[in-house]
Amino acid sequence: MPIRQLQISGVRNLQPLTITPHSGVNFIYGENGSGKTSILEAIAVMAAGKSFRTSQLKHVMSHDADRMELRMSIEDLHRGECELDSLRLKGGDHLLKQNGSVLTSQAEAAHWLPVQIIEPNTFKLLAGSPEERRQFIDWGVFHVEHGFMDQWKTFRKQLKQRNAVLKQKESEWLSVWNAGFVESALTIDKHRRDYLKRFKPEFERILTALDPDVDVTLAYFPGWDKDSELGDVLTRQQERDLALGYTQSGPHRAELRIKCDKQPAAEILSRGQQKTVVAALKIAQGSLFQQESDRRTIYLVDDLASELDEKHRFALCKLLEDLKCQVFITSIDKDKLTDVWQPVASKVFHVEHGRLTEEA
Ligand SMILES: Nc1ncnc2c1ncn2[C@@H]1O[C@H](COP(=O)(O)OP(=O)(O)OP(=O)(O)O)[C@@H](O)[C@H]1O
Repeated sequence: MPIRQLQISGVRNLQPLTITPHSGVNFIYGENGSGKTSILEAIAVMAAGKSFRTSQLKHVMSHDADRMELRMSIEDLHRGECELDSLRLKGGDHLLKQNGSVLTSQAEAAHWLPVQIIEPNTFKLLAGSPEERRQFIDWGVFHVEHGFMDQWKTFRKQLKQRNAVLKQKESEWLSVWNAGFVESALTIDKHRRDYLKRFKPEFERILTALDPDVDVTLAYFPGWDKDSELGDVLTRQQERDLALGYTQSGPHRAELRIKCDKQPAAEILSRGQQKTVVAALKIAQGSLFQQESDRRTIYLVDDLASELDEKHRFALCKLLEDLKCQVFITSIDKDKLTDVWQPVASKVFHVEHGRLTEEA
């Protein structure tokens, strides 16, 4: 599933560039501020329609550009070949195309680009909000269950309508809305449960390979009292929901609880250990995706040397190698990039003041 060709223009400090990345590992090195992360960011924007560094895409567009253009040629053994084009104008207009035809949904581009990101913000997954961990589970479900996005949209619509009824205090209509809400909530819940059942053993395997001394458990909380039926919970909480004007329970409140000795892992583990757990989550997710879809994940790995020590970097790179997937990995120091890899099929790129060159 590699990116065969990548064209970027109008992104941060980067000079317009066209590269033909390796289908294996792509090492990108350069000084602080040279533009390494911006290359990963451009790929992430194409895959997810958002950046991992800022919530506002206008910050990704070069100060002196009036447009940001991203183009990728993708080759997928199962899906065939595809050209994705994304054009964003300074005013905010966005045009996304696949093989020249306009796409109305970012999800379609995302299906072509199963991208996993490991960068400093990713390492906050453990300590961050439950929403981040919900999104983590949903990435796994989305990339395997193609109907999931529509089911998720249906659920969001049901939730919005139920909340509108709650805000209007129209309690006589609630039982009508509850039926649809429960039905779509249980569909989402089932997908997540099934996914985590398959995910857990893979996560344990990867975590052991990264660091056998770190022991954590994953527990799924569906977003309501797990010993009760959701319909009963809604009835029980109706008065409070009406007072608050929103629905307190449901899949929008689900949580992946990551624990160590029955305590939240973020409270117990060292920062380095937390990073190891997050890396294991990310690698296990990509690995499971590959097993279940027979497609390849694309890994964007930023500045690993400043996040993990050599032993853990070595273990992580070995796992990525075993996945035989396409990797874009950055570092300030060329030696720190390559020293933890076995001889591997790769290309090396150097970035200097936003200009990218491929090394022979
Ligand atoms: N919108 C923008 N337009 C132009 N330049 C920008 C914009 N936003 C950021 N920059 C500059 O672009 C560069 C972006 O650097 P980037 O974060 O990609 O570098 P890096 O090589 O990953 O650095 P580090 O090693 O410090 O993480 C910085 O020099 C920054 O000042």
